[in-house]
Amino acid sequence: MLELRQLSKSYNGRPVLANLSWHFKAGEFVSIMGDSGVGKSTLLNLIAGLDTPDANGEAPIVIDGIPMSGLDDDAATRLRRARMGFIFQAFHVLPHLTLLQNVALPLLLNGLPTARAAEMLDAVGLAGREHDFPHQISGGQMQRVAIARALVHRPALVLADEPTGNLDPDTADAILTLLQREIKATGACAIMVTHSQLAAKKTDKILLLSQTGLQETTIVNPFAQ
Ligand SMILES: Nc1ncnc2c1ncn2[C@@H]1O[C@H](COP(=O)(O)OP(=O)(O)OP(=O)(O)O)[C@@H](O)[C@H]1O
Repeated sequence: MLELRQLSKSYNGRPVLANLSWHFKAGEFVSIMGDSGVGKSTLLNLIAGLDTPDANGEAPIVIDGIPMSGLDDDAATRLRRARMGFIFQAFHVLPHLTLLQNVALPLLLNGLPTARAAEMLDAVGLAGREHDFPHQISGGQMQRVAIARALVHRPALVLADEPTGNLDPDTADAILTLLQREIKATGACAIMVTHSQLAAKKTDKILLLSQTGLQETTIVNPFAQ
């Protein structure tokens, strides 16, 4: 579904990611862990197209067989809009739209019927709150709106950066269960960056990012948060 081929990124000549290669499959929920500053968010931003990889002659990011580097801005935007869902702080719920309008946005942008927006709000436990505005709901509820919006158009690839970062353990667990259920229901591939071992344990596969690259790990400390 998503292939990284010798993906590298430097900032001002300082390498952050060097020659990363990995194949992410459809239907897989994967977490990426690793030390602070190792480049996890950078990796997610590169996959999301919010940042550009170093040029190395290869096509370093290939989605469904399509090299991202071969697309012009419009084509890349269309692909992102149709095929990806984001749960990033930077893509926060828009304050002037109701919860229903927020969740319907990806459907509208893709020219799809909007009925599924209400179904998704229901699925995330917010039925009856459709016409509330973001300032009227809690942080955990906001995160559920962000998940509903990220999944409403059935994207093939879901990218999540610390989706349970500021939440209490029970809310975090409920949100991850929901995310897991929706990913399995839609057959999407989801990549979640997290520092939380509890969050990582909910995923099919844990990848550790270090200076030597990505590697699968099963080492999870059951006592750590
Ligand atoms: N736009 C940028 N310009 C310059 N350096 C950057 C930029 N974005 C990230 N970096 C650097 O790249 C490195 C990796 O940052 P990144 O945010 O990807 O790490 P991370 O693994 O997500 O860290 P954390 O777990 O603390 O969030 C850091 O040294 C950071 O300073």
